[in-house]
Amino acid sequence: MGKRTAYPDEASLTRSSAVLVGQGLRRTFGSGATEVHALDGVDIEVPAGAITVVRGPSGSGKTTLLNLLGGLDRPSAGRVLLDDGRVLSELAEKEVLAVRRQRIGYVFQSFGLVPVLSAAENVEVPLRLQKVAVGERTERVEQALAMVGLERHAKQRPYELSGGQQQRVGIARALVSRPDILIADEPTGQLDSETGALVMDLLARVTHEQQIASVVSTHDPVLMGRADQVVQLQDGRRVAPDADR
Ligand SMILES: Nc1ncnc2c1ncn2[C@@H]1O[C@H](COP(=O)(O)OP(=O)(O)OP(=O)(O)O)[C@@H](O)[C@H]1O
Repeated sequence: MGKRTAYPDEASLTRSSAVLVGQGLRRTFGSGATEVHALDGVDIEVPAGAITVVRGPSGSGKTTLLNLLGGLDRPSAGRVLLDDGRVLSELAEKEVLAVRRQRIGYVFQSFGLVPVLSAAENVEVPLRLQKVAVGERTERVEQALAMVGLERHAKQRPYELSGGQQQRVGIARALVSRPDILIADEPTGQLDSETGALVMDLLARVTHEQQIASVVSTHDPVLMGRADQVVQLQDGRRVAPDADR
């Protein structure tokens, strides 16, 4: 394990049962006349066993926030704390990579599946990266596909699956490494509303059953019903959630 970076609020983080905490998160892109404040001082606590929905109009900073919480980008100011006492946003790149592989699953709007691989092979990718032995890999891939109801589609390639099925493969791939944090950026953005609602139901079920700390971005108000917590962004700042839940 890497070195622990102590921070003064460790006790309060444990008490609040938050798995991830963002404090005063700022992210600036560019400089001078082209400077953009994508995030401008956002605080967020992400608890286990709950879906935190990040919503806001296009350009409000949702993707930027999810990238910071998921260790895919670093803040210009502020920090991201983990419940083990480490500061994710200040770890060395190698340690961030280890946290990402061991603790975080990612689901993408465009599914991110490898077209030449079958559903099962796509789900297997993270386990190969973790060098999990072949026997265990097969078992865990089967379990993950069963969890999303796709056990009969293991051999099919992405182009042979519907959009909703492809996203379920994406969710199985995110969960196969048994993460305790799930980052899903507009996971229903390419799905029709009925399929999107089913995918959100699936995310809610696994989040609650497996006590995962899930962060899901969307600008679809219909999906708010699945949120345990809503974080509303406007121009890179956190504002009171809209009343249309
Ligand atoms: N790499 C980058 N370089 C420059 N500007 C960026 C970069 N990434 C994001 N931005 C800007 O930061 C702001 C927030 O972008 P972000 O993608 O986080 O918003 P969003 O709420 O996810 O939008 P959408 O709903 O359209 O995906 C936007 O003004 C965007 O143009």
